[in-house]
Amino acid sequence: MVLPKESGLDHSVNLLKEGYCFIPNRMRASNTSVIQTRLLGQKVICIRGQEAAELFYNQDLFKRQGAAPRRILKSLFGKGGVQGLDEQAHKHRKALFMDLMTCDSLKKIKQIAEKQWEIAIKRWEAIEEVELFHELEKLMCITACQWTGVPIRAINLHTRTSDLSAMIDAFGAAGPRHWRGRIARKRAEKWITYIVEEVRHSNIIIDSNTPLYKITWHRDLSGELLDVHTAAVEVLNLLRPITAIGRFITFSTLALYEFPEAKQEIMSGDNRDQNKEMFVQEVRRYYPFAPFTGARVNRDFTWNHVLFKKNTLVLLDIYGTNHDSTLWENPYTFNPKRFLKWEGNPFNFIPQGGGEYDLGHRCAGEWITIELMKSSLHFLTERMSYEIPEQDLRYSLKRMPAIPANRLIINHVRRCSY
Ligand code: HEM
Repeated sequence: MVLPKESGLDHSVNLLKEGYCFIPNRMRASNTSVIQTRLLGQKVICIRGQEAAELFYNQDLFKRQGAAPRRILKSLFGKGGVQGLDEQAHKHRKALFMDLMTCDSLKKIKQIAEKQWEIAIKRWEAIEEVELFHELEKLMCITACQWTGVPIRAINLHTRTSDLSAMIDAFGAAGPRHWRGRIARKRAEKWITYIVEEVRHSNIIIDSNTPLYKITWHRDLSGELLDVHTAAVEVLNLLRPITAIGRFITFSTLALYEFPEAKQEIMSGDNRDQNKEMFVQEVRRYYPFAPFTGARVNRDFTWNHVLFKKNTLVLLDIYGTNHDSTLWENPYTFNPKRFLKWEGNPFNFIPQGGGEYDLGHRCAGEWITIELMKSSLHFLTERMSYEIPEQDLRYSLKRMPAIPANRLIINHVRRCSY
């Protein structure tokens, strides 16, 4: 196969303009699922699909060091975090995260979130209009702080949430949105660095079971404590993505509105838990969030007659794989029932990355995401009533990360008693 190569010096501007469709557009034009383009001044190969995901998560062929550009490290990820590690160093750090994901721990975060939902609904009852997206980010931020053990004062919740939100929102942005993300990261790192230091000096006493404690006292492979900055980056690697679940829950709310038959199905039948799970899976597949993920070629190899040269940046198209018609029937139709007889494997459904959790770079928080989305559905469908007034509910695939134009306004919120 001849690798289709996009001509021209650089296409970073097109990436910003086309967003989630940048890779799919080029693949459609050349009728293939491997293409070459140029981004941020370098050659980039983009791949899509199950086989592509299997290839991408082969750690002998790909590495993460040097894959994330500086602008992403300065806003979304931070420097020194688990995302950029390889081999033993990655395995060791990833174990720190995966050890936090026990059944008890998942139960705990779910309980915290449910309590916060109760409090939030009470508050929303007294408000004329609720901007749901920001409210959900706040709800998730306080949940994240309580679960991790990070102390936060009510008066600071708005600023802390805005900062975590700005880091997420900076992805795929240039100009002011990107700079807001950078400033937010600086402020958030300063906040968490201070907290880690205070824990180390015993000025803040926290339970040894909390993620904050475990990260603060984690030792790297040489037996040294993480430097405070890296520890702060890893604590933020929990706070930021848990806050990001608010975006998926906003899309769940939109789905409940856009697809009333699907809503009816989760509220009826004997197996409501399974129905909720299928709905959540379909929200994670159908709506746009993470567009792609990147790695560098570790050593020269050939795949499907295409030569991947050492150090080339490769992007795995997440959005495209979740809408790949060879994997999903009618991929642009919202259909939770597709998960009823779904034959899943670690490479064909990758909203939060693919492959293995412990050894690879698959998202450490996928179970938390699913659990918190499921319990949110319970509140949205059974524990509260609300209306969605006339507004612009469209979301643009050109904006990464996507979000409905009006951030989803709801009104006439009422609590439902059992
Ligand atoms: C809100 C929804 C979420 C989305 C869309 C998402 C998406 C992703 C993606 C695409 C990756 C990269 C996979 C790769 O490069 O191969 C990732 C990695 C990661 N995620 Fe998530 N994530 C979410 C929630 C969470 C949560 C709730 C947590 C923690 C509680 C979390 C923690 C992490 C960590 C630590 C990594 C790095 C894993 C590694 O490099 O080994 N994420 N996530």
